[in-house]
Amino acid sequence: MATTDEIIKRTAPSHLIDHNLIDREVESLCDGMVKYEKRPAKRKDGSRVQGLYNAWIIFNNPKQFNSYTTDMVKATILAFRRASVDREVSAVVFTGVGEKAFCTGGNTKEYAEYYAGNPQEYRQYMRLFNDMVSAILGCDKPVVCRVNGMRIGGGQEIGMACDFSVAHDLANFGQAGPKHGSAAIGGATDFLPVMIGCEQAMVSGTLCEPFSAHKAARLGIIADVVPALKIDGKFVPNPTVVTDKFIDEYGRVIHGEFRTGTQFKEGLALIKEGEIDLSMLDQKVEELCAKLIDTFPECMTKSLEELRKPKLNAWNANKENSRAWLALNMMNEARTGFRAFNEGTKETGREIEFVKLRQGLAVGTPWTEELVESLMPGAQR
Ligand SMILES: CC(C)(COP(=O)(O)OP(=O)(O)OC[C@H]1O[C@@H](n2cnc3c(N)ncnc32)[C@H](O)[C@@H]1OP(=O)(O)O)[C@@H](O)C(=O)NCCC(=O)NCCSC(=O)C1=CCCCC1=O
Repeated sequence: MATTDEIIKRTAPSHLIDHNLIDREVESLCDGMVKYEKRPAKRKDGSRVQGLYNAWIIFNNPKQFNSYTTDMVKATILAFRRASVDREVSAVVFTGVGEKAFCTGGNTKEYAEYYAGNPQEYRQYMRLFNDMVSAILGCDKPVVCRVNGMRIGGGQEIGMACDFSVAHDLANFGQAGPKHGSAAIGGATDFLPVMIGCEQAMVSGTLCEPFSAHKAARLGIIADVVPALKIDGKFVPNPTVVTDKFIDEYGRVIHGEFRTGTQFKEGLALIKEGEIDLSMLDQKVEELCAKLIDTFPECMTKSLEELRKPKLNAWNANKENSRAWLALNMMNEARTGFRAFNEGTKETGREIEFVKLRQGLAVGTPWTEELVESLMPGAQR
């Protein structure tokens, strides 16, 4: 009887049709700010698998916490499409350069300097953003978010669109929209309720308070969490987070909550002293990819398609309305909030004085250029 290798050699077509949309390198579309790498797939024992790969899609804008510009969004759509149709690719790993941030969402500089006050342009942008989320949810391969740091705003939204998330425990998670002039309707309001339930979704989607990777694991937003801080050569859990106790004296769950006061400050100081090492994160990601490769490929894809449905159905029901609302919102609240973040500093603050705005609106004050200027951080009030 012929071996499988001999049969493959004899029966595989000599010419393969390319199903890619365009014949361009992903990097060339965005000045290298999204990288696309095919890394050899590995078995569970760590040995390399001949002819099979994992596609790594890597945001490369670390100075701006891997926020995505319009060009990066375009490149990301094509990167996911490329990975989806590549026969040699088994899984996709979506991550960012460095250890500070996976992604903190849309690029606030571009929002403030180009899209603010320009709803028709933002509507075009939102076509691309929506297509990026849909490209993740429609990828024929399992998508693993390697959370190499903060996952905030749109970063959290594209992260939650992925099938699995594995994070290092110095990463924070959360939304930013209502503090910066947006609503978290680029996926969060669709995904959060089905992932963590309506009440916790409400807390995250409205209050914009960052939470730890340990809490993200407890809530069920991520599949796994690993340490990244090394003190004297030994891995230790994030010292700014409670990881050694499950309940407080009143029986409330505190595991994963941030420490407070002096303990928090001491934790920060320890992080500064230590060394950040993402090897455990990489090991976890490789382990997961190795488990995924040990399955029937079409059964895997069908399982993904079915298990994505709760997220996908909510996303598809809302995404076009969300796009239209976000575009028009660029005329007032987004225009104000993103400019405030972009023009503010650590000294002046990067948010507007919300109570002042609410007081104005409560007596019917219209949105004028003058009102917007008066709300900028540091403006005379
Ligand atoms: C909370 C933060 C993520 C982190 O705060 P902190 O640790 O204090 O760091 P910073 O000093 O703020 O940031 C370091 C430098 O990175 C720049 N940065 C950070 N995030 C962005 C970004 N998203 N775009 C551009 N640049 C960014 C920051 O300016 C600093 O650079 P500098 O040169 O000034 O030193 C905090 O950074 C933060 O809140 N960031 C913004 C988060 C945000 O608002 N994201 C956009 C949300 S909205 C969104 O993503 C959407 C997606 C699709 C649908 C519609 C929509 O709104």
